[in-house]
Amino acid sequence: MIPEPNANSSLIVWEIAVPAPLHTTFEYLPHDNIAPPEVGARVLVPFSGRESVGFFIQSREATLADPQKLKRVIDVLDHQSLIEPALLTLLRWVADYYLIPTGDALMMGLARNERKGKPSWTAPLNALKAVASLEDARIALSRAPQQLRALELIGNKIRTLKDIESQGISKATLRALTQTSFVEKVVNDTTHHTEKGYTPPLTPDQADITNSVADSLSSFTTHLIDGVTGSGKTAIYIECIKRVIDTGQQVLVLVPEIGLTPQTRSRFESALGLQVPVIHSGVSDTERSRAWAMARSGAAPVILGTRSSVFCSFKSLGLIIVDEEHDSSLKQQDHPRYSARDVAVKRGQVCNCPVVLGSATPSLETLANALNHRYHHHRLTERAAAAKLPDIKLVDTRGLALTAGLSDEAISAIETTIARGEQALLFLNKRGFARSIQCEDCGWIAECHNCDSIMAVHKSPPQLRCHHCLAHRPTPRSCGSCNSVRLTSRGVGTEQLETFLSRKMRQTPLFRVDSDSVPNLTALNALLDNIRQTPSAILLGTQMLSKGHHFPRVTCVVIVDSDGLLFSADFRAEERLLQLLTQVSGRSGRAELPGQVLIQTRSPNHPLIKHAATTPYLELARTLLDQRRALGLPPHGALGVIRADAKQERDAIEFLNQTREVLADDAICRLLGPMPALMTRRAGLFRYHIVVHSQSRKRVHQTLKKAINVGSNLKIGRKISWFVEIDPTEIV
Ligand SMILES: Nc1ncnc2c1ncn2[C@@H]1O[C@H](COP(=O)(O)OP(=O)(O)OP(=O)(O)O)[C@@H](O)[C@H]1O
Ligand SMILES: [Zn+2]
Repeated sequence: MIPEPNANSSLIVWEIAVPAPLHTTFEYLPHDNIAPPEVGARVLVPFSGRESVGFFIQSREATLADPQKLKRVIDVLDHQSLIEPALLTLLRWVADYYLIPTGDALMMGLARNERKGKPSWTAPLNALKAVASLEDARIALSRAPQQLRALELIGNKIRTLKDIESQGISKATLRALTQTSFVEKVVNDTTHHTEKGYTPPLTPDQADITNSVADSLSSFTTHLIDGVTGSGKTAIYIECIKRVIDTGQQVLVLVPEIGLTPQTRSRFESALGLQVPVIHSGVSDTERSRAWAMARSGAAPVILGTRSSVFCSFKSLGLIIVDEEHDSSLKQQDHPRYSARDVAVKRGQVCNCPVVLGSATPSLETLANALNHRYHHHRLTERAAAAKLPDIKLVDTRGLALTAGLSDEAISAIETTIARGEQALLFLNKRGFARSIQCEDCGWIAECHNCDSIMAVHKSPPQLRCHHCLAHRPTPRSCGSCNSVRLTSRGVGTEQLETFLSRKMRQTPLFRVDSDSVPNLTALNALLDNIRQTPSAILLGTQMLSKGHHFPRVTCVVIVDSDGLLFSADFRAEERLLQLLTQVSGRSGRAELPGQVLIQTRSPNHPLIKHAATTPYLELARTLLDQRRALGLPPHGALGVIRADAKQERDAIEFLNQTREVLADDAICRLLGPMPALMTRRAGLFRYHIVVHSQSRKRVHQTLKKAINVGSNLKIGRKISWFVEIDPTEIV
């Protein structure tokens, strides 16, 4: 929001975007005697008492009244922008649409080391190549037999230093050899190829979809592959990727969770015979920078990553695939807030390439676009090859005595599955031993001191833990209110279920997969490998286990507590429940063996739970879409949120009241609030918001933009933490 250039001024300044929580760019005096770099190039500037990396936007006349106060650009880090023009356009759109300061948005287009001002990753010269004839070398190196041996080993190939060393040549010999004119240090790029495995031929339906995507290459078209679980969407992605890389272009594949990258990567690498670099938070900085550089140079035909890789640089992007497009993890819930799926579609438009969105349970937003023909809607209603969709049954647990949350019917189904030598998967979305601890005499429940929430009971280590903040404390021996020692734990968590099953079915291997038992990706990988190698086992876990995984030997799925998923104030709660039930059920019977699913519930008459077993997802989703239309809620209307978090409750309310006073509230754009968020106090902060609702997204956007201007000028805004968000996925 730089003012119009001042006509009287002739002082030339550089407009620089600096990553800072200020929605403006800044003016600096040009760097000494240097021509302006390309738009988007990195510069080093003094900012807030330190040196900061910023981005050159343009050179123009100064607007400030007092040019004496201007500081000078310290250094120009690159003359050519590291961010290619199409990505720059995308990032500027992201800054504008998601109301993110330009500097913060542009930062997302750089690898992590580049953000710190470091040079881009360059491939290490890790191999040697002979550049003269061996005959000449034999004469010159007659007194250095080891160097000569190394040269013979190299022959007319490129051999890595490591490889030559493994043949008994010392580092010192290699160092001496590289000083001669007989060899040259080069980059070894033979690691780009991997062994190709067998891929089954596509079914006619899969082939049709692939052809439709392939027909749209080099143009912006969005395809929804709406295929039931196990219908072979991945096989379609692979075939589409092959077609694109055959034309010399690159493909970006997004998955919602880190945990899905190893499985997808190995399937891609084996099918394509190519190394597929991955980008996600679990990858080391160097590996990430390498992947980024390979994408930017065009050396990597395919990049696989989680949401932030939607901003990866590409030399020639020809296709974007978003798998599990409905997944809420594709939405970044912290600053800078954006939906990687929506950005992916925009990127397809900017780069003029097709975008494929795949899911067995498409989001209502995507479905609405498919139903009104903005997206191509491809459907796969059956599983690939011999697999059939599982039989789903509701188990009404009202009045039943449950053991560790399991009905007798569920226990018997698990036992039968194990007796058949297959795997049973139990889904329970609650970590720890129990949901809460309560006093039997006065009803006291242990609560978190920082949040409006109850503490979960954990056994290893024994403590109470809040799942909303990092708080934990020793499990009390007596009631916090009346001192009674009659304390009971309520509600079952994965630890309790694990304890029960490991006692009841001693001989059966049991794998628990949740964020307590699996601290990182390496541990998850090891566990998933173990699961694949154990023909008969019980798998027990949270969403970490259920999302997108392919376990061919799972033939029985038990959803232990579907009621725990039911009650939420968020307007997307029903959509999420339906997606979760369908996705978790979809882990059963994915190969030749037939599968079954038991959904335990105390609400068998709830419309979604009742129909989840018998009605296809699309039909239920259409009903939800009708309800949204009736309420004018997304995808039929637009929402925004102005949120304030403060240590003092009154400060959050006051900030929102003052903001609201200035914003227009009319029949077209309604403002609701200030009102408390559902969990009003979280991690020690009081959270309040104003919800902005309109049938016009433009109006919501304008209102939020104005809220930023208003909020930035409020004194109280400096005391608290606040933000605006367009298209929020959670308003609770
Ligand atoms: N044309 C085919 N012929 C034989 N087997 C196939 C074919 N296509 C896919 N499959 C197999 O079907 C199984 C399920 O495929 P895949 O994992 O791709 O499904 P999906 O649609 O991605 O499932 P989900 O949405 O549940 O993740 C895999 O084992 C895969 O190898
Ligand atoms: Zn807490």
